[in-house]
Amino acid sequence: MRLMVKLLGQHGRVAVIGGCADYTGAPYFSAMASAKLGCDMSHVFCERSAAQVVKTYSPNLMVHPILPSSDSVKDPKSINASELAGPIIGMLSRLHALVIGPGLGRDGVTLQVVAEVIKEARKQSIPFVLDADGLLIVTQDPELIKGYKECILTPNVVEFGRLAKALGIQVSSQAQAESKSSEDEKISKESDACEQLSKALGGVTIIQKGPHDVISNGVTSLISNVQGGLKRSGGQGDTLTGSLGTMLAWRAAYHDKLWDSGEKDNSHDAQSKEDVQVELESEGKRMSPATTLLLAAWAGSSITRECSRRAFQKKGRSLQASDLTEEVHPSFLSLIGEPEGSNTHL
Ligand SMILES: NC(=O)C1=CN([C@@H]2O[C@H](COP(=O)(O)OP(=O)(O)OC[C@H]3O[C@@H](n4cnc5c(N)ncnc54)[C@H](O)[C@@H]3O)[C@@H](O)[C@H]2O)[C@@H](O)CC1
Ligand SMILES: Nc1ncnc2c1ncn2[C@@H]1O[C@H](COP(=O)(O)OP(=O)(O)OP(=O)(O)O)[C@@H](O)[C@H]1O
Ligand SMILES: [Mg+2]
Repeated sequence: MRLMVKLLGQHGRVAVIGGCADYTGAPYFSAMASAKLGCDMSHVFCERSAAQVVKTYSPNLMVHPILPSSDSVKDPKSINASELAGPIIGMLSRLHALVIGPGLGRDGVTLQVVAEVIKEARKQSIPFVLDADGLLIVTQDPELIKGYKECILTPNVVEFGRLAKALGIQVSSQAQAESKSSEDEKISKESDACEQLSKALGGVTIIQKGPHDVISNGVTSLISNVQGGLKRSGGQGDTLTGSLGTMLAWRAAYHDKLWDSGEKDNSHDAQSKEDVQVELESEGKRMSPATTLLLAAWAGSSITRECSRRAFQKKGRSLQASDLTEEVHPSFLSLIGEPEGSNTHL
């Protein structure tokens, strides 16, 4: 996205829904990745007890203690979830993308409220990323997202297995595919598994994280295999979700024609693998939402892996999730870069 004189917020307003008494790091890493990649406004909607803590990590984030839990309601067994979701739902129309799940925890009240937020975000066609405990909500009630094309799921190997089981599909995950003979065969099995799960969920986009990331929308599958680092510290998945949040916000700006991309209009909506391939290979024509969603997923995955590689090069086995945060901008510059002739020092 070209940087130009603009209004505050135009280059992306992203909110992370997550953060509870147990986990304050995950929402911070995710929201900072969004901010460092380049969105204008990075919010965190978290549980009351997490809010002051997350605020002390960074004054750049806007942290709202509006996520209810069993501790903040009178009777956790008798709640009106949609009413409790009101303060979050009230902010949705001002946001371009949501990241749901980092450090959300598994409190029953919280999960019910977030399910209501998911329903409303879908109604308003707001794109979202689901990860960690956000995936648990979908595992329990897949109908919430079935057929919603504006979302990306980012399961790790364990979360992928749980989702597949919930959907009643027999798939061999990356771990199971390990036993297969050739590398090509392994990759093809993994793509099949990811494609089947995506299809079972009505075409949502899935990034199955692992030694390489498999990305699928049920029709088209990509492999993201930019080299990563050798350490898997907790919290690296949060750099991925935050990066995806900003990519989704920029994607919305692209489709809203916020800037003149110089491309010709394209009345054909890419559906098939071949359509997507043609759009990716031809320059000068606007891309369809299916193509840009896959591109956003691929970019988020590649940036995260490059962050991990750079951080590992510097820190070795002492690497922590916060080391990836510092690599988001350099990774963006090395993998994508600014458009030629643009003045980035406004
Ligand atoms: N600093 C923080 O605040 C962090 C908070 N986190 C939060 O912690 C909560 C629980 O997340 P968990 O990821 O522990 O989820 P789960 O409690 O579902 O546990 C998944 C388990 O699978 C294991 N696993 C992951 N990848 C694996 C692989 N390739 N092979 C074998 N085992 C694998 C993990 O080590 C973990 O023990 C979430 O809310 C999450 O966002 C984590 O993201 C880690 C960082
Ligand atoms: N074995 C691996 N080699 C290289 N990169 C990997 C490997 N496993 C995961 N990754 C990358 O690390 C990122 C985070 O994936 P990971 O599987 O660690 O997620 P997670 O278990 O959800 O992490 P978190 O601790 O944040 O919850 C992904 O972008 C993925 O590409
Ligand atoms: Mg995770």
